Amino acid sequence: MAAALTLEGVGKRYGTFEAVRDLSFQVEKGSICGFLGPNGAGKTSTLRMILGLQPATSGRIDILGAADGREVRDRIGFLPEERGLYRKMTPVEAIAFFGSLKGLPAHEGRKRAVALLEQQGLGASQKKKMKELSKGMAQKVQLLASVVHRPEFVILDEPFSGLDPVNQQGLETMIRDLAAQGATVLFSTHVMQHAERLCDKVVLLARGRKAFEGSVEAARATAPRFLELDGALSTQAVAALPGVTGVEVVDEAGDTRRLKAALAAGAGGQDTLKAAFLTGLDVRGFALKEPTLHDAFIGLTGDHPDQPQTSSHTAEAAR
Ligand SMILES: Nc1ncnc2c1ncn2[C@@H]1O[C@H](COP(=O)(O)OP(=O)(O)OP(=O)(O)O)[C@@H](O)[C@H]1O
Repeated sequence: MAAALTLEGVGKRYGTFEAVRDLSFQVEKGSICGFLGPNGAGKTSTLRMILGLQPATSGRIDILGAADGREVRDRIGFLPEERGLYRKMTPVEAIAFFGSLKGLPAHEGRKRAVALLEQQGLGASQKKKMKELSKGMAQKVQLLASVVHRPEFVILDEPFSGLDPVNQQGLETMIRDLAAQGATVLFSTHVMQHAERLCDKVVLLARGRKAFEGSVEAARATAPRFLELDGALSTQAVAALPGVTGVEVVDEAGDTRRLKAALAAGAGGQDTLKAAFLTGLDVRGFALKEPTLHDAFIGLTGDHPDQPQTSSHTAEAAR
């Protein structure tokens, strides 16, 4: 499939600090790509370079055939991380205004705005002022404003942040619908579950560097399966079982614990369980679990996706 976006060896420096290093990846036309990493990993810097809002220090970017995102800005929709539409406008006015910035005639913008709001269950709010809407509603309106001109490429910076689970689900549906209509979608997030459900491809970023690029399935396959064991168990005893490469305490209540035992590549868990029973360990419950994208992220980067990466942290790691 042809690429709608290609990055080759892209880097970004702020003074002496390297926020993005030697980053290369592709997003195929019509696909949904998740750009994943903790706060401070370099996601926003990269998205801004793709859009041409700030120059790359090194490397090459090709978006929809252009070397500078500004040349194809009318074919791109962008939801920035900083939200806030004109508070005194109604949703229809705000959406139509953003459409007009992309060359959409006012009457067409208003017509599309009304249809989009109705589709998204916001029909009843179309005459309210933006400042009277809930945060979730306002965020939905902002997303609609970024796609009212029917862009070929949609870039969303942390679109799920600040939304409750119902609105997060609504947003997932909107993203799927955009891709079903032929748009290419690239969104950043530090919440792995959204990416897990939505993405054809994920690009994992840690400390400005790519840690992984590929399908969710391929990312998961890099992490071990694990056994969850419940009982009065010591981590040392479980760590000594055959096939176990690491043990983590998931939960603890009195003398009972839930332990997560990572299994060696190819280990099915049966031998581990058998040994646990034979050695008389107090196993009261067990389950064999497949790794999640979250597990894969930790394994691939050694970082936690919810742990922010600050410049000083990154500078320390680089020393
Ligand atoms: N204009 C700037 N000047 C100096 N440092 C910057 C600038 N913009 C970003 N940084 C630093 O670059 C690093 C990457 O920031 P960036 O915003 O790209 O990360 P991010 O992954 O998008 O995180 P978040 O989700 O918190 O926005 C951070 O350490 C940040 O402090």
